[in-house]
Amino acid sequence: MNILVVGKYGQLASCLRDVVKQEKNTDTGINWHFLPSMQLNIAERKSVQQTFARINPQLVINTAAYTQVDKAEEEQDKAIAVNQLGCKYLAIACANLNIPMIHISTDYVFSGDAQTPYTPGEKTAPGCTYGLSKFLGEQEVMTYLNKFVIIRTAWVFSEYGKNFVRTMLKLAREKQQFGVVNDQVGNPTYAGDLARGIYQIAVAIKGGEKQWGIYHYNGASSVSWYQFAREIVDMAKDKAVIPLLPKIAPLTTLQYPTPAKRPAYSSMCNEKIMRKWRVVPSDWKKGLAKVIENEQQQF
Ligand SMILES: NC(=O)C1=CN([C@@H]2O[C@H](COP(=O)(O)OP(=O)(O)OC[C@H]3O[C@@H](n4cnc5c(N)ncnc54)[C@H](OP(=O)(O)O)[C@@H]3O)[C@@H](O)[C@H]2O)C=CC1
Ligand SMILES: Cc1cn([C@H]2C[C@H](O)[C@@H](COP(=O)(O)OP(=O)(O)O[C@H]3O[C@@H](C)C(=O)[C@@H](O)[C@H]3O)O2)c(=O)[nH]c1=O
Repeated sequence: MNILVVGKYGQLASCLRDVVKQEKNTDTGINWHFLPSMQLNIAERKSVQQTFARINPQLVINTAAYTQVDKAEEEQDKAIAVNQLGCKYLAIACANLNIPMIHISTDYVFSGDAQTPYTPGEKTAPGCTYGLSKFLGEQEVMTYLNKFVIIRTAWVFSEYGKNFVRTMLKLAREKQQFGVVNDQVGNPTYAGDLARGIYQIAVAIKGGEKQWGIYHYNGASSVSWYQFAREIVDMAKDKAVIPLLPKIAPLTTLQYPTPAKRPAYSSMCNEKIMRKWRVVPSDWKKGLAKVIENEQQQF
């Protein structure tokens, strides 16, 4: 089976490459094809068509996205081109071959008005351009495909790329004090855990499982961004990854204005993905320890 993974150098795809490497001695009969944006630009229909003709995939995993949440407010066209049109071109190409697609979406498709974890069937109402573009991408996938697994995840961090954990570590090295919002709550997700879940689902699809639909996958427990920042710096100080413990002020969203509106509450329920695909929720504290350990080796 040829599996095409779109977005090779993103943090999630980098973690998926690690999982594939770790499993290289397991005979799954899968040929993995990770393609970077220079080789496959999903915003261009031709690029998608040519790649599909060359690789002849039997499954596509789309990890590519425009992920700059604030910048999307001024670059709406770019966000739409990748997150909506890119999905559309991939979905059409998959439909032509009658193959399934695993697509990654976000908690930012929700308004954030809920008080209990969002289930996959709950009403979406994105409050920012990034969230809207991801919502429209989901719609394209569902319009063109019957065989799809959409995984909404949240607050993804890893050893790779740009993410909140690495931003906090950088801030902690540069500043003795800074503020972080304490009234936006969600569930952090270690990309390594999500990558393992995606790998497991891909192998199950190859084995004939067909549990198509929308799924939620995020950390097992919720925190505010402020609480998450505290966990990060406390662990980093403990492991001597940062020299001093910075003073972090808990802020309200009003005190930390941003171009994009984020959900106040975006915790998502993992029950369906556990039940249907036997994927366990992200243990984000363990994941955080791995990222901090990795930083320890760098410094
Ligand atoms: N990061 C997070 O906190 C969260 C992410 N998600 C979703 O998870 C998925 C993975 O995110 P993550 O790994 O963090 O994202 P990253 O920003 O780390 O990686 C995104 C990747 O997409 C690629 N890409 C962008 N535009 C195109 C294009 N036109 N054609 C092909 N590839 C393109 C980028 O390549 P290049 O750099 O070369 O442009 C990059 O490698 C995304 O769908 C995202 O929306 C969901 C919830 C939280
Ligand atoms: C850097 C920083 C951010 N913040 C706030 C801003 C924002 O409300 C919150 C998170 O900041 P960030 O901009 O780093 O995170 P953000 O880019 O909003 O993260 C999101 O990325 C996309 C791709 C997703 O899909 C989401 O699930 C989510 O992970 O923390 C502070 O309060 N203080 C700070 O110093």
